[in-house]
Amino acid sequence: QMARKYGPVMYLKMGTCDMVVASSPGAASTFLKTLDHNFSNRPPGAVRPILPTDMFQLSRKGEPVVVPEMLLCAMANLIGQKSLSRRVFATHGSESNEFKYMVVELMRLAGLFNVGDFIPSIAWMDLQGIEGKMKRLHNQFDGLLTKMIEEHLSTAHEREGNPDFLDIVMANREVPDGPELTMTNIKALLLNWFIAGTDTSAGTVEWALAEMIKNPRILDRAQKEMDRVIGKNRRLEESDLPNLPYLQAICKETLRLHPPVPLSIPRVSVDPCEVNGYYIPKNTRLFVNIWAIGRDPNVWEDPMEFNPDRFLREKINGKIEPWGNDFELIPFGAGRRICAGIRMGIAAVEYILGTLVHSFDWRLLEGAALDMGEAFGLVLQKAVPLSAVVVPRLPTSAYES
Ligand code: HEM
Repeated sequence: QMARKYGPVMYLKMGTCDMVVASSPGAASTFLKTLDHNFSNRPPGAVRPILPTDMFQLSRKGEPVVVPEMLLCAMANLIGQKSLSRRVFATHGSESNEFKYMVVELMRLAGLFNVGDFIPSIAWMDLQGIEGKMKRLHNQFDGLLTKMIEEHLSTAHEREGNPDFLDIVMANREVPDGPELTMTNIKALLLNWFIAGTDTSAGTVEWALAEMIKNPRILDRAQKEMDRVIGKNRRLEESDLPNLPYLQAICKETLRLHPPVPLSIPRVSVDPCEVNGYYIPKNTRLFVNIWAIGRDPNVWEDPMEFNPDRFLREKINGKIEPWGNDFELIPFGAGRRICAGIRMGIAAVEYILGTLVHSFDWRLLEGAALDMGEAFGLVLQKAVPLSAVVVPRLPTSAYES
């Protein structure tokens, strides 16, 4: 919509901090390539199983699954396993709810329009109370991370020969001629992982499930593909993923239509520069409108339709990949600051979505309607959290841990 109304590049004069919004693949490519260089892919992130046992229990009782709550815990646990060798939350309960509240609240606050950012002379007044809330949240996160790191240090001997991410960071805190990593740096690094990795990946799976419940033929086709490749006697494993092209296409289509970070993370021009004939003054913020690019009718046929087929190899968009090289689809950003967890993000979304769809049939509660509205924030959330009833498709033994 923005691109149609304002053209691919919109410039906003905002006093001390001007903004540019790039809303077409061409503009995004030119801006990001000019501002960033040195693009490289990151090593793959291993995925460990989540346990659908709790969902199995809920299905027995006929109770609905609150999808985002369950997904956020699953993602936090995946990241916990990789970084701290431990699951960090139970599937439900007060600690998990506190974490979810903290992540969602951080995203919500970060996405708000803060008057003080644009009129620095009155920033100290914190008129909307955003800064105060951010500081309180920061203290909560600090307490949680301090506890996690202390527990991790006390069990270091158990991981000898099999270090996790935090072990490796701790062992390399000092670099010759460089500054030592402080505990504050390390807490910030872990916070980055948990914040950047949980809500984004969980949100993608939630949108994908909602689209599949809305389009039962797509759900059915995905299940048929998995039944053919995996069978119905065991759960999906990470090694199955390369053999599931339709599942992969569903994930790409979800990232196109519902990119979790719709306006990417802003850049600032440290010096004035000229890009494609546009003069960009010093201290201008650049936003790339990933959301609009994914719906650009100049790139995508029937852009508002959820149609995973468009990403199948033989189709016109079949070669478009979200790795940051095809600017029609950049849900993970592009360039030097591309998402550091891109491989883990894609693997986790495919793995969790595949597991949920292969293991269960999905339907809404009797009489419930599906709301596909979006909530405003830094991360694109569903306005109404998805709640659904699941019915197991595999033998009982497949749900045991
Ligand atoms: C579907 C899943 C995900 C999506 C769509 C996503 C998207 C993004 C986007 C758009 C950015 C900004 C890129 C830019 O400015 O060009 C970003 C940055 C980042 N992401 Fe992700 N992300 C996902 C999952 C993850 C995961 C699983 C992790 C880590 C465990 C992670 C860690 C990060 C970090 C650390 C950054 C900051 C990178 C930097 O500034 O150098 N993300 N992500």
